[in-house]
Order: sequence, then structure tokens, then C-alpha cells
Amino acid sequence: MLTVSNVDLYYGAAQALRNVSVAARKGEITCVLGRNGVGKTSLLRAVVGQQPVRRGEIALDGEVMGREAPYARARRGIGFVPQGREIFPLLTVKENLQTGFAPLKASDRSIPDHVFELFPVLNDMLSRRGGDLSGGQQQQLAIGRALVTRPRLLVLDEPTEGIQPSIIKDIGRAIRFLKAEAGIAILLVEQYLDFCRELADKVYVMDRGEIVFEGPAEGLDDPAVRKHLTV
Ligand SMILES: Nc1ncnc2c1ncn2[C@@H]1O[C@H](COP(=O)(O)OP(=O)(O)OP(=O)(O)O)[C@@H](O)[C@H]1O
Repeated sequence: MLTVSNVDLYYGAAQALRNVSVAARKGEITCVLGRNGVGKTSLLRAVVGQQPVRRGEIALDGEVMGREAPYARARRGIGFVPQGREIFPLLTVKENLQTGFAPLKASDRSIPDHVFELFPVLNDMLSRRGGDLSGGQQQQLAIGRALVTRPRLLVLDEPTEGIQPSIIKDIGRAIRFLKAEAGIAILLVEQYLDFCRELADKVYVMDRGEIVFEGPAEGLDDPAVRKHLTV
């Protein structure tokens, strides 16, 4: 479904990704782990079209996206939940969800029922301003907004960051539902090892811009893999 092949990415002269290849399949959860600053967010920004790559290709269902802009990739079915959530604090919860309508045809512009089934708190707070929500509620809103775009691939950047354990559980449940019931491909970047180990069908570990491990989640128990994750 998503294939990232031999990608190099630079910020000016500084190389952030080195020959990175990653695949994320439909109905699977693919998790990318790594310490701060190893290039995880850069990989996701390349996938969603926010940062151009210098070498390599990124393809969705076999179609190379080249220099396509983020909105065009959203239209192809890539939904993005960015690090820090980036919800609109002055818009209501409902209006935040409706911003997800932008890439959709007029006839598809409705909020899917499963958004409120997965995150009932959003329904309860529809007319509250985004900025009044707790961090965990904002994360649920950011995921809900991405789901409004009807993604085939959902890309999440550290969805557990700064969030209380009960909401982390809700988010884990939602991700499992989306994999199993909705058949979405999920590409997840995390620093929270246990969250990944529980959810992931496939794991990649990055270190200094490179993929240093690729395999099943159990591979994370190997000390040789662990050394890339401990500070
Ligand atoms: N806009 C930018 N301009 C210049 N350098 C950047 C930029 N964004 C990231 N970098 C650098 O690229 C490298 C990879 O950063 P990236 O944010 O992709 O890592 P990360 O693994 O996602 O880290 P974190 O967990 O902190 O988000 C880092 O050295 C970072 O300083």
C-alpha cells in the first residue's frame, strides 16, 4: 500500500534521512521507533508531502507521488495526525472536524459515525472550543479530524506524547479498530515502546537517519535492537 523506497532527505546541508525504505500495508499497524531527533518526523513529513525528498520514491498503491502537495496526498487518502496535534484552538470541536472536509467531494462531506463511537467525548463537546479541551481530548480530536478525510492510510506522529494512560488506552483501541474493521493502513511514529509492542504488526527502528532494524514487534526484546532506543 505505502512504499517508501531509498529516501534521502536534507534540511539545507544536513541530511535527516539516509536511504530509508519502509512499507505500510492495509489492515496492518506499522510502527517506527527511535530516540529524539533520529528522523521519525522527517519521514512522516516526506510521506504526507510537507518536506521534499532529494532521492528515492514514495508511492501509494503503486503510484509514485513525486512532488505532490499535501492536499493532493490527502485527496489520495493519506490522513495525518501531526505531532503536537495542531488543532485550531478558537474553532469548535465540530468546526475542527469539518476542516477535514477540504479534500472531499461535496457528497462525502459528513462526519463518519465511527469518529463518535471511537471518541464519544467529541460528541459531548461538539460546541466547545478546541483550545478548551485537555491534551488527550485534543489528540482524539486530531485523530477524528484525520478520519473525517476517509483515509486509506493514517499517519500518526507520537499520538501518546504527553497523554494520560486512560486516553492512551482509548487511542490504542481506536487504532486497533481502524486496522481491523476499517482495513486502514496505519503508520505510527512513537517513542513509547510498550504502546508499539502491543499494537504493531511490523516495527522499524531508526537511528541517525537510518533504519537499523525491521521486523516483528518481538524483535524489540533483542538487546542489539534496544541499544538504539535507550538514551
Ligand atoms: N525544519 C528543520 N530544519 C532543519 N533541521 C531540522 C528541521 N526539522 C528537523 N531537523 C533536524 O533533522 C533531524 C531529524 O529530526 P526529526 O524531527 O525528523 O526527528 P524525530 O526523530 O522525529 O525527533 P522527535 O522525536 O524529537 O520529533 C534532527 O537533527 C533535527 O534537528
